Amino acid sequence: MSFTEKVKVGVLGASGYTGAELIRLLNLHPNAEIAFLTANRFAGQRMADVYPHLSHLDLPDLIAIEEADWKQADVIFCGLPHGTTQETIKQVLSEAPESKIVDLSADFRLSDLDTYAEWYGHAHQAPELQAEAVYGLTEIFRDAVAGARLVGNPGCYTTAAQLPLIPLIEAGLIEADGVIIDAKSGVTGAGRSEKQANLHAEISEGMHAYAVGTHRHACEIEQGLTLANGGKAVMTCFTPHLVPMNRGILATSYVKLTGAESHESLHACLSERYDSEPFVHVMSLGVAPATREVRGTNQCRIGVFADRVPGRAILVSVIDNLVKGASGQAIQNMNVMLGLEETAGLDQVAMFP
Ligand SMILES: NC(=O)C1=CN([C@@H]2O[C@H](COP(=O)(O)OP(=O)(O)OC[C@H]3O[C@@H](n4cnc5c(N)ncnc54)[C@H](OP(=O)(O)O)[C@@H]3O)[C@@H](O)[C@H]2O)C=CC1
Ligand SMILES: CC(=O)N[C@@H](CCC(=O)OP(=O)(O)O)C(=O)O
Repeated sequence: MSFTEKVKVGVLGASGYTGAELIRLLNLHPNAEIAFLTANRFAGQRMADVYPHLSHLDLPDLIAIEEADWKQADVIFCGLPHGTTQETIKQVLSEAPESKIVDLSADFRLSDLDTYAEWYGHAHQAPELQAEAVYGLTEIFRDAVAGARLVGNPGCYTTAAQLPLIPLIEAGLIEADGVIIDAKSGVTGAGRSEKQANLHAEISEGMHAYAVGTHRHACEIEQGLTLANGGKAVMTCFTPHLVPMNRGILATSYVKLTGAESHESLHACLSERYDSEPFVHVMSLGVAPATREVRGTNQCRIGVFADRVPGRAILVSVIDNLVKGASGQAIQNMNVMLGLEETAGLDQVAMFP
């Protein structure tokens, strides 16, 4: 595909956090132009009234999904709640089969339909499209993303957890089964709609675990780790926590080394694997990354540590949930799908402090 003109982009769910983040990032994208923006409760309103920080941009007004003309866009990003996207994408692709779609929801992430039904509580509504969907963890599945029409963009916890673990399992340096992932998220991970559990009073000055032992990202992580393990099924322990910050994910993974390996071999493996990757940075051995270092950026930073318990090591990974965990990775995938510069629109440096 060659673009002498700009790529026209439609954003479904533009009034949500990931939608607004797509607009912020696309504003600096040299090849993209926004064609339409949809909303549900906010349909009919100006983006400037929904997000004042975007008020100086020349943006189309928010429309209801039913009003969108799919043919106006080359690429459609779907930032809708999971469970609402399968039917919509089916409709888009039946009316505009040439469209490229990046779905930020969980609707097209799980290749096994039974696993999807088990974790999401209903049968998949577009199984024929799931069969062609590519899982968009870009650094791992870049070649498949390049040829895809439909990409299921990974979840935020799953991006942070899988980027350090997949290369180590592929290389046979850690035991694939029984990895323990302890993850913390900022509150924007839960979206913008009002929920009592996300009130300032319920979040600030404390932290809590949720969905302990049952969070749906466990099966998405297991899908990736199983593939890395040559298809031999693995199970992981995963516990998410909500912490009083707006953006960021920090995942601490406790792993068991195989054979006579050491944490140094893990560090060497990850450093080599991600050496030429623009968005993954492996810290010097023993240096811990912090969420503030990736805030507003498409970066994932990974720290590798020895554990004082013999035969074990600890990995710490950080991302911004709204960027590498959602909208940034979605744009990275669009760039790969269209053969654009992979970093286009995505070379922000973190705001610090
Ligand atoms: N937030 C994050 O860090 C991450 C989110 N995701 C996933 O991305 C998707 C979007 O997340 P996020 O932006 O945070 O969510 P928000 O709740 O902030 O936004 C949801 C968007 O979808 C619209 N919407 C809601 N229900 C419907 C409906 N029935 N029909 C049409 N439009 C609807 C909303 O419109 P309106 O506001 O006008 O009602 C809003 O624009 C979700 O699937 C989420 O799980 C993935 C990775 C990270
Ligand atoms: C803090 C918070 O609530 N986070 C969300 C995950 C957001 C995300 O990345 O994942 P999905 O796209 O799979 O929803 C949750 O735990 O459900």
